[in-house]
Amino acid sequence: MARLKNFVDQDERRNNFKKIEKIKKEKRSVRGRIIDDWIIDSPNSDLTKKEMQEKLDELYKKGLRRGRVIEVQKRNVFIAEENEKGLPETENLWLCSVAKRHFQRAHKERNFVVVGDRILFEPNAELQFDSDGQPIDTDLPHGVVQHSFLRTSKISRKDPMHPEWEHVMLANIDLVAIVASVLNPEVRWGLIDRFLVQAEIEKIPAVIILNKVDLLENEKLASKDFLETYKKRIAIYKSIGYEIVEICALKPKKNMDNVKYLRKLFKGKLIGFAGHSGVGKSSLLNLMKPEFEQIVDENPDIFYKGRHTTTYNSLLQLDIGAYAIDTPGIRSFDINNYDPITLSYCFPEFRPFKCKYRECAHDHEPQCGIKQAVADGKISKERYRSYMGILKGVSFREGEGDSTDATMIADLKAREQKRDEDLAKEEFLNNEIK
Ligand SMILES: Nc1nc2c(ncn2[C@@H]2O[C@H](COP(=O)(O)OP(=O)(O)OP(=O)(O)O)[C@@H](O)[C@H]2O)c(=O)[nH]1
Ligand SMILES: [Zn+2]
Repeated sequence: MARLKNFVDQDERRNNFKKIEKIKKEKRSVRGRIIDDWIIDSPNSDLTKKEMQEKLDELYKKGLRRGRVIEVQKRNVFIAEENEKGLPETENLWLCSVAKRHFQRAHKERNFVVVGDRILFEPNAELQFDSDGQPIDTDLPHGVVQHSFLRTSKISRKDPMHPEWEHVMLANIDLVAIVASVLNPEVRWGLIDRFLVQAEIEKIPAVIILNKVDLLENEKLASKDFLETYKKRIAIYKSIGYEIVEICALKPKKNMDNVKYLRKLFKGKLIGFAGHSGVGKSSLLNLMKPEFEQIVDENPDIFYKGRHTTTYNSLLQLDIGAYAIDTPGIRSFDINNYDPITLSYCFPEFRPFKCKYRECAHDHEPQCGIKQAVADGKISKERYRSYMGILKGVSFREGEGDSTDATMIADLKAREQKRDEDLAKEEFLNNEIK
């Protein structure tokens, strides 16, 4: 089983959780204080807090400035300079390249910088070139990204091209908005579960936003059976304690209460928007900032095939005193490898139940409290199946069902090769810094 590949020992894992908790308490990302005492690429990470501060002061003296990555286009990194409060000033933009020494991928991560990252950049006057070697036609001042601060949170997957690497999609977020559409494309609970696991690992609060509820009124699209299963699913997530907001981004006046609720929930936070392609993430963002001009298809095609309109992740400042990272819809999601203990921890409804064996994977083991709870109807079969699917390395693919049955697992290897070819073409990979 692939699941134990990256096995992290218990103490290390516990320490990691503690460390993240501590950082989060002390240093909130957007609104809060500035996390000046950590630099991930510091040559000597054993420095004390005081030594680190001295090092930083030295860098500031050299002319380095603090910024927030708002967009990465191939080799070009767009930075919003941070003000004294640590907030990105989206009117104060810089176009930067990344210092060459970071190209060696020391961190087993696809990118050195991702949208949401807090960095130190060095202003310089050199002209920037795009990936085709053309000079960039821009009035923005230029600089070079030299250092990156430790992230307070992240949402990541396995890099589709290099599964042994991590692909961080969202950094330093305070809330993850998992956006799905009820129909066209149909809600994929398996993908929602994968994002929820990521949110639980990082202890980031999550909200599930179900868009396009207008389509539920269309009898041709939403059969009685469909509606029944849909309502049952919502009840499951609500009983676990997850927040679900149903919305129709196209007719906001019809569901103003929910729009207002989201505006209130988002206020003062950096929100990462995650979800399948074509579910209405950009439309939803338009509701937060009407004058914001993300390109959205003007004629809603209810037979939407998932054409991408958002090409790059980008950090936006919203009217409501919040920031959002809009991501291009993802077409596949291979979750990082987690051992059974970590993974079960990410299913909060599993936590009250005890198994005979401490290292129980809740698979074939005898006297398993989780399997008993499923049999007793205390844990939903659907969520348990999702857990097993993730544990066994079943990935989410666009156009496939949520099933985790044997055929799907057996089929996995053959599809992996094709997937890599498909994904090579995916716009999302454009973010890669070569
Ligand atoms: N029927 C219906 N269509 C909607 C709704 N919200 C958005 N759409 C349509 O769904 C399509 C996709 O919307 P986008 O906002 O571009 O979706 P996205 O998630 O940003 O898409 P990507 O950029 O591909 O990730 C567009 O044609 C929208 O008009 C809704 O509430 N109801
Ligand atoms: Zn068990």
